[in-house]
Amino acid sequence: MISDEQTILEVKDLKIHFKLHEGLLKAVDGVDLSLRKKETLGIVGESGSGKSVTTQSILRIIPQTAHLEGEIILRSEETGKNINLATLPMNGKEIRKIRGGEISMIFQEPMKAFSPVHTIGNQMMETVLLHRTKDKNEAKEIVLQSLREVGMSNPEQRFDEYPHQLSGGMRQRAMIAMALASNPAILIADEPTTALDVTLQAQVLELMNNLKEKTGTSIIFITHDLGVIAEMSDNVAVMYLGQVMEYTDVDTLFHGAKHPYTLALLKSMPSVGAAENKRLEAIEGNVPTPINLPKGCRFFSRCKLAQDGVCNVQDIPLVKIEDGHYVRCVLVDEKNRGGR
Ligand SMILES: Nc1ncnc2c1ncn2[C@@H]1O[C@H](COP(=O)(O)OP(=O)(O)OP(=O)(O)O)[C@@H](O)[C@H]1O
Repeated sequence: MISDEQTILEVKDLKIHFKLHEGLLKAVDGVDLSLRKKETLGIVGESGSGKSVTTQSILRIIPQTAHLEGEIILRSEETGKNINLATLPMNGKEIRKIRGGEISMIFQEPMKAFSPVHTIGNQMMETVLLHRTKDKNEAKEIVLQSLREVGMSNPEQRFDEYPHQLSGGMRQRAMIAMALASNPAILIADEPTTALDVTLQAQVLELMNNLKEKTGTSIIFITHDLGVIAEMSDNVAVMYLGQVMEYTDVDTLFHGAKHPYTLALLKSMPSVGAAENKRLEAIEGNVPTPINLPKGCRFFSRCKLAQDGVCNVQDIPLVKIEDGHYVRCVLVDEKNRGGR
C-alpha cells in the first residue's frame, strides 16, 4: 500500500477479535490500510465484512470486550508526532482529544451524533470550544459559518433548534457541519447517506466532495454501495470477512478488478444507463459468521472459481500485482506470475 510523506494514517495488521461462547469471532483479521492527505479511501463490502469495526477501532470506540492487535499510526500534524492509536487508553485524555478533533466521524443515523436534549448550536459550540478556540464569540462564528457551509438555511435559527426539529436531510447536514467544525485532518463517514432518498443522497455526497476540496480533509468512506464508491473514492479497499480482498484506485476497481469477490460485487450492482434487460447476479449464499473459519481463502465457500486443494490449503496473503493494486487470491497471483 502506498505509504510516503503524504500518508497521515496507517493501519498495520489490525486484528479485532471477540471472545464469544461459540468461539473466537474474528471481526477484523490482519487489515492493512493507508490514507494520504486529501485522499478519499472507500471501504466497501457486504454487511458483516468488518468495515465498521475497522474504522471504529481507529477512534477506539469499539466495545471494551474486543481484543485489539496491530498498529494504527496517526501522523499528527497538531503535535508533529506519530501516535499509535491502538495503544492509547480507550477513554484517556489523548484519544478524547483526537476524537472529534483531528479525526471526526459521521454516521448513518445523525441522532447517534447528537444528544436529543441539547440544541444543535450548543453541541457544536462544545466541540469547537474543545478543539479550536476558547473564545465563545469566535466559536459561535465558526459554528454559524459551518452551518452556512453545509447549506443550512437560516443558520441563526437552526443554532437554537433541537435535532428533532430538523428534517432528515438537514440533520445529516448538521452532523457534517459538526464533524467539520473542528477542522479535522480525517473524516470517517460510516454509510452516511444509506438512509436518505436518492436525491438527498446525491446532494450530501456532492456537499462532502465540495467540502473536501475546500478543506483538504482526508476521508474514509464506508459503504456497501459501489455507486457511492464511484462517486466518492480515490482508492478503494474491498473487504470480506475481516480481510481486505482487493485494494486499488477507483478506476482500476471498475475497469480492471481481479478478485473474484470484487467481480461478483460488480456484477451484482445495477449500473446507471445499463440495458434494461441486463441481468444482475446476486452473490449466492450469505456472509458466514467469522467464527472457526477453515484455513484458506475467506471467500472459498461462495467463490465460483474456487479450487479444492488450492484455495483452501493455507491462508492467502494480500499480494501486490501492480503498483497500487493488491489482491488476496492465489489464482490471480498464479496467473499474474505465469503471465510475466
Ligand atoms: N460487539 C460485538 N460483539 C461481537 N461481534 C461483533 C460486535 N460488533 C461486530 N461484531 C461482528 O463483527 C463482524 C464485523 O461487523 P461490522 O459491523 O464491522 O461489519 P460491517 O461490514 O460494518 O457490516 P454493516 O455493513 O452491516 O455495518 C460481524 O460478524 C459482526 O457480527
